[in-house]
Amino acid sequence: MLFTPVIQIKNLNQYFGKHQILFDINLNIYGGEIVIMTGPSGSGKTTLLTLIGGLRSVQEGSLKYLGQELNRASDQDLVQIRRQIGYIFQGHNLLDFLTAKQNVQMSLELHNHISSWESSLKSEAMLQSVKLGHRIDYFPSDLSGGQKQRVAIARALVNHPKLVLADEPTAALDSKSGRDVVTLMQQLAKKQNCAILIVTHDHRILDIADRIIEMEDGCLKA
Ligand SMILES: Nc1ncnc2c1ncn2[C@@H]1O[C@H](COP(=O)(O)OP(=O)(O)OP(=O)(O)O)[C@@H](O)[C@H]1O
Repeated sequence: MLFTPVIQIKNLNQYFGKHQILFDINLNIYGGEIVIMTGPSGSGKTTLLTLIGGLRSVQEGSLKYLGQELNRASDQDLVQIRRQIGYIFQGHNLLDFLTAKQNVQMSLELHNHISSWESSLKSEAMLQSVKLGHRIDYFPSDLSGGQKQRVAIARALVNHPKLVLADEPTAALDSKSGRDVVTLMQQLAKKQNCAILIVTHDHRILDIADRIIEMEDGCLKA
């Protein structure tokens, strides 16, 4: 193979107690690719997303992040992998007592040994690229839902991750804000050549995907 997939999943099964939730999942995701995962409520989408994000332990099968196996990985390795992934969730999870810029900057400083001068410049540039240059010193409570979600995108992408996982990133947004948010994710992903996996029920954004996969009853439909 010419290049390693960002995510490579083979014969993955997952259980909650005795109840099997995911059945023989096989999936490759490559850099620069936007994959949308849809499927009915309770079909296992979030479970798969949290496994890929190293937020849950793999029970059976293989799940590799850039060639590194997550099944039976040590806690330390999982922490290391999580640091390389950008997460965008529905509730945006911004820290309310930090400004937009400080939220982005904190993510940079947590992951890198860089001066606060440099992280400040990078955070401002990232907020400008999500069109929030005029809101860098605003607190989340003074931003709209779409603006908060754009701060969350800036925060997820400022570290130039190879993978971004987004769970219902547009669920709380009106149609224009939702469209703006995913278009920005698409532009930044292509620029940074990162892979993006989006779980969504939002049919208005399906057209930004390079590939759409569907989960049903714990199985990925071919
Ligand atoms: N912590 C848990 N303990 C036991 N069962 C769970 C747990 N989390 C999820 N499940 C079950 O696993 C199945 C898959 O849930 P999951 O959240 O992955 O589905 P989903 O496709 O993301 O649904 P939705 O679209 O509603 O978010 C469901 O039947 C759910 O009840």
